[in-house]
Amino acid sequence: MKLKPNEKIDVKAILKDLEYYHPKRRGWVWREKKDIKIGDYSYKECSDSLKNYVALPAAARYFSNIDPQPNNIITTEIASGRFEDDIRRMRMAAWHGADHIMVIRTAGQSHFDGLIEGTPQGIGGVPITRKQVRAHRKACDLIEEEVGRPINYHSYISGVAGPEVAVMFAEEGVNGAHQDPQYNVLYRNVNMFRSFVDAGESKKLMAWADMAQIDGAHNANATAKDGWKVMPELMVQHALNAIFSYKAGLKKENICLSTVPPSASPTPCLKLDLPYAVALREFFDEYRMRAQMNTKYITSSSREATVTHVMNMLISRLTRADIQSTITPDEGRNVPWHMYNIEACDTAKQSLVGMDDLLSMVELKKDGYLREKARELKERAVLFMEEILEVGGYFEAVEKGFFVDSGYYPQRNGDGIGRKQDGGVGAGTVYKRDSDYMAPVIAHFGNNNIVQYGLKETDNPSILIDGCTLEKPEKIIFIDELDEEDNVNKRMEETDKYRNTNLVKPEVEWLADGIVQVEIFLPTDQRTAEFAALEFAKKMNLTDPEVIHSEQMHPSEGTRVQLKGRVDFAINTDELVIPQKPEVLSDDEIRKFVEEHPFKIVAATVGEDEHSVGLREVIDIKHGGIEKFGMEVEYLGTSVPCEKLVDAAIELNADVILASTIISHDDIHYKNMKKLHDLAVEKGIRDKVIICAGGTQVTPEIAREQGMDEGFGKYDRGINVATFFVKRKKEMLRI
Ligand SMILES: Cc1ncc(COP(=O)(O)O)c(/C=N\CC[C@H](N)C(=O)O)c1O
Repeated sequence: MKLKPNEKIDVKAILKDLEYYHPKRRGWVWREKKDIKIGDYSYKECSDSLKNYVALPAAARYFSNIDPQPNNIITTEIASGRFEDDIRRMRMAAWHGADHIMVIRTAGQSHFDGLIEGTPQGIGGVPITRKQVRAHRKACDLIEEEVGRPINYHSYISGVAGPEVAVMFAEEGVNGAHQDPQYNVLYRNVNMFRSFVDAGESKKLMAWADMAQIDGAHNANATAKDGWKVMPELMVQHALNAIFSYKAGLKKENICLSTVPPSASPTPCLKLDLPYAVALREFFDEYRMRAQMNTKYITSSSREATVTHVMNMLISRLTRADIQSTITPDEGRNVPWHMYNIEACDTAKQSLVGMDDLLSMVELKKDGYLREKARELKERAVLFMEEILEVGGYFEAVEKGFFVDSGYYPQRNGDGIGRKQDGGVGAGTVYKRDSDYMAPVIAHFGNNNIVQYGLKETDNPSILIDGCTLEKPEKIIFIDELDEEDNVNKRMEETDKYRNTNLVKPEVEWLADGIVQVEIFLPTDQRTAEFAALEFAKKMNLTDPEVIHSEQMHPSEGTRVQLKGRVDFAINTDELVIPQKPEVLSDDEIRKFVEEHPFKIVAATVGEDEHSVGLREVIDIKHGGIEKFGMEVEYLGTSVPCEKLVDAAIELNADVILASTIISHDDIHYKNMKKLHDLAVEKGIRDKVIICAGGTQVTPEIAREQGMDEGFGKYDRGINVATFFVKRKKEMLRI
């Protein structure tokens, strides 16, 4: 199976024969940093370009559609709850530069004490199951082939069933995972001994599968009262998980510290975040940095979130970010929507590429506030670690509430997250292995008494059973579905008529969910505006309208409201009348032709017509008008008689007559066009000059019937007009 850009991915085909699917490869793939030149531009911190991509809007419009890829891995988080619909979002994100697909788990999966099987629908995330992982990894195989770059598929190995999930991920070729026992303890109240024993097993399997690991320190940012006050403890949390992971077998270049710039404007956030970023990278220079954008200080304003995230990436560029993890700008108001995943990827790509090689121009001061602050943070972190040792170690410290205290260590407010050593989910469930315990598996943490079966300590225990499931995937027991109703097949039956057919409905996260977003400015106060906006939505026939964002423009003068609502009808695309899209030449093509074949154009608004705005927009360089391509325009003004315009063309030996005619009473606009044509014929210049007319009521077909070479309507811009001039000139010159 191969993806074609102009064909939708066939989810049904991906779900077919999953029981026989096995991963093509295992392990995490980093981007390779290269000096590259694309078009006129050189880059120092980029990586290989994609085979297929969607470039930034400006690239497509002004820079020959170049799409340089930063050397940072770019993550997009997906979490719609319907993994089958996430597949399309994964493909879109990959085309926009994401090569790390992070699948958020369904709410509470951390407390499941075993694997979930089948394909139930999730809440706020996807129930991570073997079948779902296989479908996604199989889809990633196709997508990475289509974009021409490996895709790292990722989810979480945390919670009570961590080791089981780790085995399944290793078997299924998952490329990356969050794994941090501190996360279990602090945020999911899983017993601390259980968590660390499980983590040893989980990390051992991740190392065998060459997975990259992300720790859970970012959660302290999000959970703390003031994100920036936990910076000292964050470095301690990173240290504990990093060294534990290394000792459990993970290589340092796959141990990623999950670091978030902890504050946001209107605090002087770079003065808080940059020293921390510097201190962290100095402490942990052997490890990878996974820079996550700030999620704590995000609101329903997607604009504000985007600016915060661009500042986060300034920090990435001023320090180091092996993985740039994106947070969708709508995370502050709903479970991410397709378009915002893509916005987040584009924001990361646009910012990182735009700040390419920044440190060749600016450098971080070697003294002063930055260095003093960085040192202070490191000292606080060391003191924190020393106090942990003083009180008897990590477990004692957790029990004493050391972590996520709202004080700025060593200051303490006593409101940290305290957990009982003998408490939490899974308490008392750690058992010492019997002396004759043995597991015939290739990757296993702790005592595994294989010598009792005549093997040496260095032998692979799985030879006793001719290979375990990690080596022999055919030994894996694949469970298709457990629930007759809550599964992907049932869901796809319900939406079948919208899948790969000519029926389309709006959607934000699930196929045919019908959700649309409306933006309204209302000249009234915020609360009134919100209720008025809902009324507008109802009158627009939106079902279940809901305000998702509102912003005061002024307490009484105006409010901006964004709301969502549902449409319950579909459009049959076969019934659409879609005119042929006018092809436009690139700016460079037009400029190059004009350099070799100069254009002299006389232009005016003809008849008794004073409208000039449209024609000025088509002419002026400011609006991307034809002057920007080097065409020389003699503008005669408004209410110009047709005779005068034609005479000027003769006098100036013009190549083009360009008339604007807005007034259309009694078809005067067409009459003027015919007059221009007839005059040009009469004066013997018709076959030497291009004559075009434009106006809000002009249709190209009728304009041509009046003898024009072409007519332009209200949506035509300078690029359209210039493209036509060049094409027509080529025909006249027979080139
Ligand atoms: C170490 C660890 N394990 C599991 C989970 C989540 O797993 P459950 O929700 O099933 O507990 C998390 C959560 N944070 C990740 C989201 C964040 N936006 C991120 O990109 O890092 C975690 O940090």
